[in-house]
Amino acid sequence: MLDKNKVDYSLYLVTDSTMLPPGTTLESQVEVALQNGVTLVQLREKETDTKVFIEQALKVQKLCHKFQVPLIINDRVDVALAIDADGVHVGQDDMPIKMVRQLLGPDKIIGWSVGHEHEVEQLAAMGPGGVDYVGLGMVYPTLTKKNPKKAPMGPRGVSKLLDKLQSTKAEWCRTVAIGGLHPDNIPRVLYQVASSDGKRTLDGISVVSDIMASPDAGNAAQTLRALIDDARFQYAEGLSPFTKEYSFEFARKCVQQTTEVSPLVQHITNKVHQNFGANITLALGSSPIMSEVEPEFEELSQVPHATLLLNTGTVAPFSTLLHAMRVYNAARRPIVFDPVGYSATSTRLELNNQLLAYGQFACIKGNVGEILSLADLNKGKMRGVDAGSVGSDISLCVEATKIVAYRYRTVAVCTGQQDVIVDGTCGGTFRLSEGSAGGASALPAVIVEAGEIPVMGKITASGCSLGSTIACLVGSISDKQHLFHAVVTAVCLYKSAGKIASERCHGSGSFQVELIDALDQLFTENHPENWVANVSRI
Ligand SMILES: Cc1nc(C(=O)O)sc1CCOP(=O)(O)O
Ligand SMILES: C=C1C=NC(C(F)(F)F)=NC1=N
Ligand SMILES: [Mg+2]
Repeated sequence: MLDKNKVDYSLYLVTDSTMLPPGTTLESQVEVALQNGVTLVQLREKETDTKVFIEQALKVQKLCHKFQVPLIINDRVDVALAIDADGVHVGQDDMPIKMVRQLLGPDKIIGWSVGHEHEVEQLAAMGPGGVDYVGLGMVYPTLTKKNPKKAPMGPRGVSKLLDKLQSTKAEWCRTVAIGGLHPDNIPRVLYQVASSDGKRTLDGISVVSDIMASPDAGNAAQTLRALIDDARFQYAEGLSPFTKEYSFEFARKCVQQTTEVSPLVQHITNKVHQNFGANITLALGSSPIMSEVEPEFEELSQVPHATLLLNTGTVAPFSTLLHAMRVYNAARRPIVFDPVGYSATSTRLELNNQLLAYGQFACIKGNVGEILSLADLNKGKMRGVDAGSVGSDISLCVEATKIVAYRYRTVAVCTGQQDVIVDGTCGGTFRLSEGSAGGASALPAVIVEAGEIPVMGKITASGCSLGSTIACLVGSISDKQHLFHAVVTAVCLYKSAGKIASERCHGSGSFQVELIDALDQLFTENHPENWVANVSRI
């Protein structure tokens, strides 16, 4: 007899006979998928007559029994009863859950399609006797589901639904993500999706076309199995679990390595920053390229130590930014993200949220306003209050930066008089069904400060050029070192140079020149123990 509490949701195949490649059948695809790691099967055939559907169901049921994998029937409760399937999956427009439970009894599995928070509230109200698991989606656009009534929600949307499951105390309910999931985005979804309290992560991934439409469904299943079991998403060097403290020794090695490898830093950034960013990059012994020519992105990302700086103050089309992200993520090279004006306009908000849904960033850097918005903390707290004075409420900045770091699994930097840096990468690891490293508040964090530098806010691209500095140092580390410390080194170097330049300059014009000179000098001398900015752990 099936034990409902022992179901393995990790790789959940949902069938669809309308996309079978030539020479394959529904049964052959399901069998080879079961042989290669699928742990749960749902028969979902929307255009099949009942007689054929039952014949298919009996054949698939025999296969599932052979592999001791439960069989779920989509929508058709009558067929599930007729063949004594292990459960049913119903959508929002199908038979109500209470009625399905009445027909199936307490021991069968009932799954529900969920895309909104109010649906989570409903399932929580039904209690453990109602829904056993939910399909959260769709995560990304998909052609498989005809006339979808929901918009793609991205990993952020799935995490919000996990939060809702937590806040409504529906701890019995298991979760799978579904919709447009494929090897190129599954590691990122598994890595990023978690409840903000860190107590809940996904129980599995559900796919239709990645397996059903594959001419080699066995290989497709095997690939997915390996990604899920790997439990690591190595999208950049230096993703080791947090161990030692930041040190001058680390900083010195990081600077020296940047000099040695001279990383290529591709800037896709706003026109104002381009020239200054290129000069900063050169002063840091690295080689800038300001390319927005999509066909060459692939080649650039293959250059050793290539790094991408994505600054959305740019006018480059969304598709160009998306392509650059995909290429650098695929090349496992770091991307530094500067979501300029994150929520200043709805256009920018949408653009930046789309990029956050489609890419994994090694570092996200923003000013107080941008970080508070990214953490959804700008409501109320920011209205009528300028970023600067909020900056003086350092605890709010720390809280927001931790939320951003945790939510996007990145090293988050919040710039202000005191720069806050938080390591949300969790060592590049994820764990199904086990929660994730204790939530945002537990993350390692430092503050870098060098006192007031008022002139810093009076030049263009001072923030953007911190992005260039971070990209240079992050681009040169090897996987023996630590991404977080490389970012701390960059922020410390930049702030120290800013402080020196502000004392040497005669106004904002000469400040820019003095800043490049100071960066060049500190970088060349490479004595982090003398840098004026100091790093304190929080
Ligand atoms: C069956 C289904 N339900 C969805 C939901 O969002 O509830 S999306 C979907 C289709 C997923 O197919 P593919 O893996 O080929 O993208
Ligand atoms: C519409 C659906 C949404 N989610 C799921 C699953 F992932 F299996 F939970 N199956 C469906 N048929
Ligand atoms: Mg349905």
